[in-house]
This record gives sequence, structure tokens and C-alpha cells, in this order.
Amino acid sequence: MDKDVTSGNPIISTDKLCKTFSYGGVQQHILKNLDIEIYEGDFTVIMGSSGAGKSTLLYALSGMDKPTLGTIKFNQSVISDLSNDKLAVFRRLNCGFVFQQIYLMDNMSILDNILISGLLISSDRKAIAERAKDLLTQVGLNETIWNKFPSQLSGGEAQRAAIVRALVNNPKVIFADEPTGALNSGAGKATLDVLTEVNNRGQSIIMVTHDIKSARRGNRILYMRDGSIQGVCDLGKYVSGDKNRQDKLHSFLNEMGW
Ligand SMILES: Nc1ncnc2c1ncn2[C@@H]1O[C@H](COP(=O)(O)OP(=O)(O)OP(=O)(O)O)[C@@H](O)[C@H]1O
Repeated sequence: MDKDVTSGNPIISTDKLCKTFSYGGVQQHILKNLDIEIYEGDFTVIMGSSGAGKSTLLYALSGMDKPTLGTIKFNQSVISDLSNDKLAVFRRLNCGFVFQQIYLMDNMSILDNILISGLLISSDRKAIAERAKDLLTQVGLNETIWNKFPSQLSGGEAQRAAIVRALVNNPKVIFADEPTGALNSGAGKATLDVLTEVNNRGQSIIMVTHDIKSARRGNRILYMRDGSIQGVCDLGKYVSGDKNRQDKLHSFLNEMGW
């Protein structure tokens, strides 16, 4: 795949990545010989038809699931043949996750939810707490929120807290699966603004979405159909209200048959 001039070095690459599920005695080939490069510092968006294999690809790239065949390299190290235990360590050190369902722990304060993630890789509680508070402030969640419980937050506030939890260990890549899928448009925009800001500071993001407003935030769009990459669109960095970018994305998606 051609490399956008604005992109950095490949942070993840795949070689003939395949994923097959067996269900009810039938084999379903979901990812078919994918050769992909994801570049450092990019906001990569994965779009495509329903069932195309977008989430399956995201889970394979992040080491949440293992490929059936093929190789995945993360920063030049092969991760596709790691044991489950080593993959768990790899994810803890390198990956942050943001999902449509927010999965904060109900019986802990927002700050504790974030601290507990940080303590998985460091025992320096004071430093983690400082980083957590700093990040919470950056995403617009001030001190009055820190000691609340998840059920006392709006959906948008909870998703911003979940982004902080994903960032607290300073991961190389944030993997997001429909992060605005359960949010109203205002909360969705606030979540996208945070992800955009985080990416502008250099954080690599890979996001699966059906939502065109979310997709606009990416600088590189991969379009999947039936387990393959059907097309790639390099949009350049997001600039609010840039009509040329919007038109380019629309005509790419039309071309892909979206
Ligand atoms: N663990 C599993 N076992 C069996 N089949 C699975 C499993 N996970 C996913 N699939 C199948 O793989 C296909 C692709 O699923 P995936 O969730 O990757 O698609 P998607 O492109 O993200 O779809 P959507 O946009 O609808 O969420 C689907 O047909 C799904 O049923």
C-alpha cells in the first residue's frame, strides 16, 4: 500500500494475514491474505460493509485475537506467534482500548478506574495518579468528576474517562471500536475532539467506525469488503470544516459502494 507523505514509519504491518472461524461445522474465511501497513502517528480509520471483518482485523492487529495464518509485526517484532500470556503482557505495554460499551468498573470511582489500569504496569501510585489527573483535566473532566462513580456520569463523560484509562499507560497505539456508537451527537463530538487532540499530540489511533463524522477525523481510511482491503484514501490531517477533505471522503466512499 502506498504511504501518505504525512505519515510516519510503519508501526504495525501484516503479511498474508488470514482469520478463519469455524461455526456449526462450517468454516468462514473472514480475513483473506491481508498485507497492511499502519503508520506511526496516523489516525487510521477502518470502514466497510457490515460483516466485512473490521472488528476481527482490529482484534488481530491489537493482539486481542490470534490470526489463523500469516504474520503481524508490531514495531518490527512478530506478535502473531506469541503465547496468550506474552500477548497479554504485550497488550498491557503497547495498546489502549476504547469500545462502544464503556466497561468502567461500577463500584470504583473514576480516578480509581484509571489508577487500576496504571498500576498494571507501574507501582508508582503517585506518578500514575498525577498522570491520570492531568489527562482527566485535558479531556475536560475536572476534579468534581474524579471521585464520582461511573453511573453518576453522562455517556460522553464516561467515554472520555475510558479514553483516559486507555491513555494512562502511554500506549503506542489506541484501538477504538465504534467509540461514539452509543453516544448522542454532542457526546460523540466531544469524544472525537478528544481523540483528534490526542492524535495531534502524536498518538497513533486505529478506529473502526460506520459513522462518516467519525471517519472524517482520520487521515487515512482503509475500506474493507468481504475480508479484503478494497481501497485506501489518504485525507491528510483533520481540519474542522475543510470541505475539500469532506468531498474527498464522500467520493471515496461512493466509489467503494458504501
Ligand atoms: N468468534 C467468532 N466466531 C464465529 N464467527 C465470528 C466470530 N467473530 C466474528 N465472526 C464472524 O465474522 C464476520 C465478521 O465479523 P466482524 O465483527 O469482524 O465484522 P464487522 O465488519 O466489524 O461488522 P459490523 O460492522 O457489522 O460490526 C461476521 O460474519 C461474524 O459473524
